[in-house]
Amino acid sequence: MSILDEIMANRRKEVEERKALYPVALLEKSIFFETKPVSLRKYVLREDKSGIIAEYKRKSPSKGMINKFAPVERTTIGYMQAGASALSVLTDTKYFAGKNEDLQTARKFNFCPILRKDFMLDEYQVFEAKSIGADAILIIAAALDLPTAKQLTDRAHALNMEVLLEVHNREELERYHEIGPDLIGVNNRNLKTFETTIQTSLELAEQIPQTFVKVSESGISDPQTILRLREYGYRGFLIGETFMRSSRPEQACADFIKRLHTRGEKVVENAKIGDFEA
Ligand SMILES: O=P(O)(O)OC[C@@H](O)[C@@H](O)c1c[nH]c2ccccc12
Repeated sequence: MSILDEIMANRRKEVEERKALYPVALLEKSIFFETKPVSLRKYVLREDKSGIIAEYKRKSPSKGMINKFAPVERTTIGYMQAGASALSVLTDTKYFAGKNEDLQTARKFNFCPILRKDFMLDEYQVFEAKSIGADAILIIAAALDLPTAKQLTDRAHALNMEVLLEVHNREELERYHEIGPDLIGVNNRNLKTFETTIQTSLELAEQIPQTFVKVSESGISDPQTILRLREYGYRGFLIGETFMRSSRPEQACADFIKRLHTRGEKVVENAKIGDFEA
């Protein structure tokens, strides 16, 4: 059984338990069913921001424990102050050491869009995402059949949330983009080997229909990579480990964004000098 299958099987079991404990009718009493969500798509496209979706991730199946101690509140506020466009918060416990309360904490202290990073397989989890204050959910093409992916997307939209569809290859992209997501994310991590390569994003870039906002996910560790990805039309950049492996993830994020700006400016400066000389 692949790691993804294993995670999905565990999630399925947990969802059944939660359904019995907190039925949808109870979740619907949450204040977040009354409040207007913030658009991830819009924030990622904002020119005054970096496009970075900064992720709060304590642990992962590929890296083991990454950061046990960074507090959610300090980290997420710091990410946003550093110039991130949005937040992503892992809520899977067994494999990522996250929890719903982490997202609720992030929600309490931040007004930006928050992506619930989890393994969605049942409409119940979409209601749950809404009840804890998420603005967007992730749909992983490799983990779901097409009708389920569509059903979860429709439910998210009915609840005024957005959907980031995650693909790994051309075939998934071609089959799943019809579900009508708001953003398409290319995951640079190979789910079998866990290796990451930006090449995956570069190769898929032109296959993604223009109407979708493009996000590149995983393995981004250098500001230079963002400049490269932007040339290929990417506007969103999902970054977890590069920040979280620091004891001060928010500081790592601030340093990264500072470097991104200086490198960005240099490119513009060079262009100006070139223009002038011509
Ligand atoms: O830590 P990284 O390499 O920067 O990756 C972040 C994010 O892309 C990754 O956590 C991720 C991408 N898709 C997922 C699906 C489920 C859980 C986690 C993920």
